[in-house]
Amino acid sequence: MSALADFQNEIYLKGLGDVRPELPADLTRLEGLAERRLSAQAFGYAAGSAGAEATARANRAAFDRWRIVPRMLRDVAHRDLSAEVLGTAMPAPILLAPIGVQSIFHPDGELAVARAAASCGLPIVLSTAASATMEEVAEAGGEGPRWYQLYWPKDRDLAVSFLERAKAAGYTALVVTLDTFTLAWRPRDLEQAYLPFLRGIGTANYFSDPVFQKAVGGPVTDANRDTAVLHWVATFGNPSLTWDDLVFLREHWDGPIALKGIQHPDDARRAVDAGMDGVIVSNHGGRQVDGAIASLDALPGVAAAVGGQAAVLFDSGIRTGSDIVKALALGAEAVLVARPYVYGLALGGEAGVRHVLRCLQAELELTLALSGHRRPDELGPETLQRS
Ligand SMILES: Cc1cc2nc3c(=O)[nH]c(=O)nc-3n(C[C@H](O)[C@H](O)[C@H](O)COP(=O)(O)O)c2cc1C
Ligand SMILES: O=C(O)C(=O)c1ccccc1
Repeated sequence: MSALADFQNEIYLKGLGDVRPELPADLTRLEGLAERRLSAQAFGYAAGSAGAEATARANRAAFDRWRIVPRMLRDVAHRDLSAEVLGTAMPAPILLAPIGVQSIFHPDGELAVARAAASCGLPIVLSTAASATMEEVAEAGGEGPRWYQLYWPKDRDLAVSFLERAKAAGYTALVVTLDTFTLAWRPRDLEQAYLPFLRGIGTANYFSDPVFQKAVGGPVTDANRDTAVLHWVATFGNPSLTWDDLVFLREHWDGPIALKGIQHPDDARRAVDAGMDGVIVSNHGGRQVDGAIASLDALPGVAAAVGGQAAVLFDSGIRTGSDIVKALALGAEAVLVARPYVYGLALGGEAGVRHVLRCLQAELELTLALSGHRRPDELGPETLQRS
């Protein structure tokens, strides 16, 4: 019996003492439960996507079109799910996607998520738009692996300051999100007229930054909060960035860099040509371009274009361990789980996130083994069939 699938044994054994898990083992049920727990605004922010949410639905439909073809009698007694991605060792190829403003889902927000991830040994990718500072989150995560996600601001000095702080706080890899230099048309948030940042939530990394503070005339207090929020709006995103600007990042970050939001094979090639260490195939969970292709449908083409010259990671639509098997088979080295852990956070804080991570790891391992594989790198396109 392996350590990851131990969660399955643990659940059944606790059942002998009449103890059942507090959250569902079917993670697709979390969203419905979270809706009952959260305010309409917070739930809408998490669950909502761009436009008519066609791309969000397409992300899920794409998983359903692929089916695993199990193979038998292949000695899968000893399974090893461990991976090393961009220099970071992890017990399974699963990272926690960058998610902003987590304090709207639970008072412990990013700190609870960092603790839960660290207890499983899985890396967090901390958002620039976090509701706790990157230093606070690093302290909560302790020895747990951590990457930093940059929203590249207009102010270059602020970008450099973010990178220096991230390095100093022990974040080892940089994820640069390219698809969200401005927020898309998001009807659920618009209908609630809800944008947490305008209330100074999700701005902790900015408000605590010496470069940002200098720009607003000193530390952010009640007296200059409105000025600080307006400055955040002015500097948050930079729509004029081009591929040439990546040189600047290289100059200011000496660890691995992955570009998040890649969907076209030509963009993947450009990332490799620019010396990037990885790409994250992602459409931001359908939150940016409604009508865009499903992220899973973009994965094989991107993986082929990268041709092993950089790490290929995937997100947008991962809900179960079986989804992870499919993404790995179609060319991802690792996946980022996003909304499911947010719902776990909303429903149970640190323990809720831990529940989600343990379910995913156990289901991944069991699905892999029952399909006839011992390791993720044994998966390939031949593992799947179009349904
Ligand atoms: C509430 C919420 C906040 C997010 N914030 C960020 C962020 O700050 N930075 C980022 O790169 N991506 C952000 N994302 C996108 C996720 O990292 C990920 O790409 C996406 O959620 C994947 O889709 P899925 O949750 O449907 O699997 C956010 C997503 C959600 C749902
Ligand atoms: O909401 C998002 O999807 C997102 O990525 C975000 C987070 C913080 C600020 C702006 C966008």
